[in-house]
Amino acid sequence: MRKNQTIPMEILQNLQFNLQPQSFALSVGEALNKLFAMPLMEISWGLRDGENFPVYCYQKLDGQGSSSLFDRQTKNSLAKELIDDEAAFVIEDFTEENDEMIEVRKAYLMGAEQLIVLPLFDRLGVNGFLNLYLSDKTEAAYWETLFSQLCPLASASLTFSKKLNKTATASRRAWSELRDLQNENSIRGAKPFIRESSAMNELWTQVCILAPRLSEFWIIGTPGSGRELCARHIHARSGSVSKRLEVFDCASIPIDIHYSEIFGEDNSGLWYKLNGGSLYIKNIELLDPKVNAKIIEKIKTDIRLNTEAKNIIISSQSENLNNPLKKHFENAAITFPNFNDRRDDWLWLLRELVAEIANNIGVAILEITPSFTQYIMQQNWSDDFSEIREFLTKSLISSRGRTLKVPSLNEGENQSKAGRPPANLDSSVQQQIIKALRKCKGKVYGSDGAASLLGLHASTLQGKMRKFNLIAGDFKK
Ligand SMILES: Nc1ncnc2c1ncn2[C@@H]1O[C@H](COP(=O)(O)OP(=O)(O)OP(=O)(O)O)[C@@H](O)[C@H]1O
Repeated sequence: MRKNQTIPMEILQNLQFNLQPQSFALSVGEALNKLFAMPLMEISWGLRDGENFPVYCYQKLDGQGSSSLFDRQTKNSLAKELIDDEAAFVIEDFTEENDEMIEVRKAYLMGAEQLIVLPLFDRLGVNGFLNLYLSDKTEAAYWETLFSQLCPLASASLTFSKKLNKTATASRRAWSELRDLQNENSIRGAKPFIRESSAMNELWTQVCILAPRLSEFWIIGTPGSGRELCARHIHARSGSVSKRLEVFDCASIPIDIHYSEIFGEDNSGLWYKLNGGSLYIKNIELLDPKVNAKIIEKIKTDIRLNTEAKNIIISSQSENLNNPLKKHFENAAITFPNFNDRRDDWLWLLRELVAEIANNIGVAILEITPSFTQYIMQQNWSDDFSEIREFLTKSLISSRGRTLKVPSLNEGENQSKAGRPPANLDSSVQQQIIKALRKCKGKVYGSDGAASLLGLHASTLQGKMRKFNLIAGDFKK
């Protein structure tokens, strides 16, 4: 990229005087596309059919000009694809109401290396901002030059200069925040933590404060709420990111081998192999009491060898934990809000959950339609994740295609409550459960069990098995 190149006047004029938001962004994109001969992407958002529902318009400026509607997550993953393709940048126009932190998060989710916020202006002043999400191939210095060239040309109106100062500060803040967020990228196996809702944002703040300071953590939340992901982020932020995190799920490992697995006879257990890493003990309610006693002894000893576990993270479903470990961990109790208090996360979580469940049951899904997203957003789901997961599993099974649909719309309309798909789905669900049980030879629990294969919580699967009169033992052979 040419660092000191000046921007031709006609391009700056384009930037300055095209005022219709849609055509504005397009002409900016086209102009820059011509100038740098790079693939670009323009994304904007608005209302669909007058409904208050965010829809993104995606446009790849490849000379053809194509456009279609996607939800926010799809748009972000498309943007990411483009960046992975070594495209230089992605442009998004947005209104001044947008919060720069949301923009920074988007940049992060797209995998961009830098974010520059440019003001858009007309003769009256700023009418919006334009984000440049830059891949690491792009030279920031060049863009800073571009930025400084654009600004002096702006209207001298007071409104503009005030806004501009605000933007410059926002941009600086955004940069450093982005760098922080990108540290998350170095976490092996940890996906970005969705926290658009204020309840989850609070939880995240707690994680950021506690993780570097303590060694014992207690995560409280219902199955599927994100406890394991949270444990991975604690691990990453505790200064142990280059070390291992080992997950020990008490629900899938027989109680009689808990002690030997964790501590072993001659210090041969997991505990002594972590080299300063983290041990995450999931479903602590089911842990062998002998292990509790040994962990307490270890915590009290205070000195741990470099070869031993540095962080111990436990999780339980509720804070009413009848376990002696409780009092040693309650200083760092992190409680997940219930599903309904995370409504602002739903749009983002949906894609994660669909991808995870689709992967578990071996279904390929490429597109979640806006109508599906809208349907999900409008329902009253139960406070834990069981109902939404069950619904998504059924939807994935019944969609049988690349587009995820609400199962049988007509019957869906008669549904009295969300998550209660029509009865004709039962037989296909039953078939899937039978298949999974056969494949896992009747094993329900554990990473190689049928529940995990189906993307269901084990207790949900057991409920289904009772309903369909299926007995695990019948599938052993
Ligand atoms: N805040 C979040 N950000 C990103 N993904 C999330 C978040 N919360 C939950 N998920 C997604 O939900 C799914 C379940 O998360 P996770 O396995 O961490 O939950 P859990 O509470 O440990 O559940 P279980 O005990 O059933 O395994 C994963 O696909 C995870 O990515």
